[in-house]
Amino acid sequence: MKCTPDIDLRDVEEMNINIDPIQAAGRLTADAMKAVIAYGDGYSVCDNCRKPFRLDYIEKPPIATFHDDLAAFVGMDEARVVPGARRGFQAVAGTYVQKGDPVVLTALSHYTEFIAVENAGGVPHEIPKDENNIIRADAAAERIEEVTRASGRPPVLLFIDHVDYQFGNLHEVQEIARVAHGYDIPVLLNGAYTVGTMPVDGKALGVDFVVGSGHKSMAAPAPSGVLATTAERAEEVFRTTQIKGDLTGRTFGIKEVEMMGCTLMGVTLMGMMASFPHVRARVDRWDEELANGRIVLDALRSIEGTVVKSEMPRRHTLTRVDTSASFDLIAETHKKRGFFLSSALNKKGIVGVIPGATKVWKFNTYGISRAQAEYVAAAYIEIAEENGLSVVSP
Ligand SMILES: Cc1ncc(COP(=O)(O)O)c(C=O)c1O
Repeated sequence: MKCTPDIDLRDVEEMNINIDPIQAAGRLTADAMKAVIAYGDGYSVCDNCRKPFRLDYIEKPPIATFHDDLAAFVGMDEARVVPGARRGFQAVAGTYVQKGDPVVLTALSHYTEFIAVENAGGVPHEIPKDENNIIRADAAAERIEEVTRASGRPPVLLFIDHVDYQFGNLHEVQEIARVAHGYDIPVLLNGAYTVGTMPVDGKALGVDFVVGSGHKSMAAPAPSGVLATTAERAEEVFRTTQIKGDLTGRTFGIKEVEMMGCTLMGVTLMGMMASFPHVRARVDRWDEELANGRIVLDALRSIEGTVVKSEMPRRHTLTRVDTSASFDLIAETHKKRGFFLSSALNKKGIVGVIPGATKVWKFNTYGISRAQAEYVAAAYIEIAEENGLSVVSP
């Protein structure tokens, strides 16, 4: 069986407009693509690794500076690159959570946060969402009280998603962090959908940890991400090894326990670094991204029966819609059934919508131009009209 990658398959990226909900902000810049080729060898960044032997001290290429820049970018004191946001969650949970400890997450937390808790032996407790699918500070306070009463001690860690993966909603992070700190609970901000797309200032939000995903939101190869923290918490989560070989007496320098020594090498790190100047600049254009998202959403809302499930007005480009009473009505009788929508979009060069999804689905307009947004908007309206749905101004 053939196992070499079919490079032509990637035409899907080059030739189409991709509104996939999770891929939008992770697509590589041209500079990242060049870096990926140049630094393809596994140890390509290690040629100039000198004492102290650790990734974040390497000066050529400027990895040390990149770490400082990353911390500043998210308004924190220290940062490390990690193989995906999930490894950031794991490092923090590994530091604070012992077997049986209560941990607070939310009803909209990503599964990788739960697994980080499970991996450390913790017991997860969710803060409920309100009727608008927002996680509120008063619900957090109530849940912390309940969990504290039931467990006989306060939770040891709280995870809050800056923007959740289901609705793309923003939550009451600052207020929740304030509540958690009232109980001495450290707070981890999951910025998988925000770090690299919109401005994020961890200190201003009052959180202890900011975690971002390189391949989701920083135009970087997978798996990559960032874990940033305050100077105080850095001593805990970035603690160095104390262990010794019992026969040889060997020690292991300043390798960090939660980082397993060194983290991203070669392609992932250099891709992330090459995109970083673009990523740092693009967060200032967040308003333009929101405006493009509105163009597409307004078109969808003009199709009678379509309901927006995400908060309005939109504060993120990831949006969930319910088209059970619009596009799904067509699916009932169309010869392609539910596949008619993705198929019609694909014919117009629009990809990323799950084939067959005509009830509740998500899309993300991040990174498309205004002209492309107008094109996508017109495409949805055209497909609706061709299939007999009425279109009215929202
Ligand atoms: C909200 C959210 N958090 C965390 C993750 C995990 O990110 P990563 O793949 O960088 O570990 C994802 C991605 O799947 C996500 O959607």
